[in-house]
Amino acid sequence: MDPSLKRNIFPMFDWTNFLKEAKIEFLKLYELISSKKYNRDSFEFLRTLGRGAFGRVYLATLAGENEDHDVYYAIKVLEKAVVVKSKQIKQAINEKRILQALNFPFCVYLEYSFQDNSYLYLCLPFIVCGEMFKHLTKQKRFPEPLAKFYAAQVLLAFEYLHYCDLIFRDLKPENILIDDKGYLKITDFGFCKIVKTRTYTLCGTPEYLAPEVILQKGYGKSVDWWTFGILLYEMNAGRTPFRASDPMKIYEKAVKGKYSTPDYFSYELKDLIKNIVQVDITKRYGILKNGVNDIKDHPWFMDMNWDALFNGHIEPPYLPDVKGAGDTSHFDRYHEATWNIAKVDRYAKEFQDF
Ligand SMILES: Nc1ncnc2c1ncn2[C@@H]1O[C@H](COP(=O)(O)OP(=O)(O)OP(=O)(O)O)[C@@H](O)[C@H]1O
Repeated sequence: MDPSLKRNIFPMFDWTNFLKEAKIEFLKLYELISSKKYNRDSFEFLRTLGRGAFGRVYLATLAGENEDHDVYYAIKVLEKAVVVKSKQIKQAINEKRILQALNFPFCVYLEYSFQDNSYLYLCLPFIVCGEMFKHLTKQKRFPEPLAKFYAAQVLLAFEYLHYCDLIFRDLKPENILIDDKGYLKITDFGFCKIVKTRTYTLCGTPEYLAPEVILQKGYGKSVDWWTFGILLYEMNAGRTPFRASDPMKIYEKAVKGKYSTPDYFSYELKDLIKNIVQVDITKRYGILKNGVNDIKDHPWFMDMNWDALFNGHIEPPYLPDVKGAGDTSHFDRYHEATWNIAKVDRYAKEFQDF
C-alpha cells in the first residue's frame, strides 16, 4: 500500500488531539476517590481465573434478582495483610488509581472498587479469551501478521500510557489478554507508575528486564520499549531472546545485548528488533528524537493502518473460540481458596484512600 494513503482512511481522526484530551481525563480521574456503589455481597464469585503475589482474580457476576447475570467481571482480590507485610500499600492504592483513570481501547480499566476488613477488590471487565501467553504456548509461535497485529496494539497502548507520563514496567504475554473480538487488553498495572523524570525500583520479570533496570542506573520510558522488543521476539519465536535457568545468567546476557534470531524472521522484523532490543539507550527506538514514530514508520509496520487499528476496524488474523460471555475454557483451573473476612479491619488507616 502507498504509505501516504494508509493514514487517510479516517481523515477525521486527530491522534495528537486525542492524546492531549486523554491525558487531561487521566489526570482528573486519577485524583478521584471512587464512590462505593458496590460491596462484596453485591457479587457472586464463580471461580478463580488467576493467581498473583497478593491474591487472586475471580470470575464474578452481580448478584441479585434485578441484575444482568450475563455480564461478567474479573475481580482482583488483594489480601490486605499480605499487601502490608510486603510493604506494597502505596503500590496497591496506585494500581487502583491508575486503573480508574485509564481509558484506552487496548487497556483494561476499573469498573468498581471496594474493600472489607480483609481484602481490597478491583472489579475489571472479564476478558474472555484469557492470556496471550496461553495462546502463544498452544500455537508455539505466532505468524508474523498476527504478531504484528498484536504488537501494534501494544505500541498504541504504550504511546497513550507514556503520553500520560506512565511507565508500565511489566510487559509480558501473561499480562496481555485477548478479548472476544480478538483484540488485546493490557492488564496488571501493579508496577505501573507516574514517572516524569527517572525512577530506580528494580521490578519486572527477569526475561524482560532492560539493562538499565538490571544495572540500577535509574531509568524512564526506555524500559517499556525494551520489553516491547522482547515481546516482539517472543511472539514471533515462541521464546525470549535472553534465556537461562538462573536469572543472573539472563541478566548477564541482556546487559551484553547478544542474542540470535531465527532464520524465519523477516529481514524487517530482525531489523526492528535490533533497533529496539538495543542496550545503548541513545540508540534505542521509541525514545529517540522521533519517539514512537521511529517504530510506527519502520518498514515492518509499513502495511499497518494505525487509525483503523485504533478504531477496531481491522479484522483480527486470529479469533479464539468463545462459547459465551462467561466462557472460562481459556483459563486454567485453580484450587478454590476459602474466604477469611476478619471481624475488625486492622488496616483501615493504611487503606483509607483506596
Ligand atoms: N480482566 C481480566 N479478565 C480475565 N482474566 C483476568 C483479568 N485480569 C486478570 N486476569 C487473570 O488473572 C491473572 C492474574 O492477574 P494479574 O496479573 O492482574 O494479578 P497479579 O496478582 O498482579 O499477578 P502477578 O503477581 O503474577 O503479577 C491474569 O494473568 C489473568 O489470567
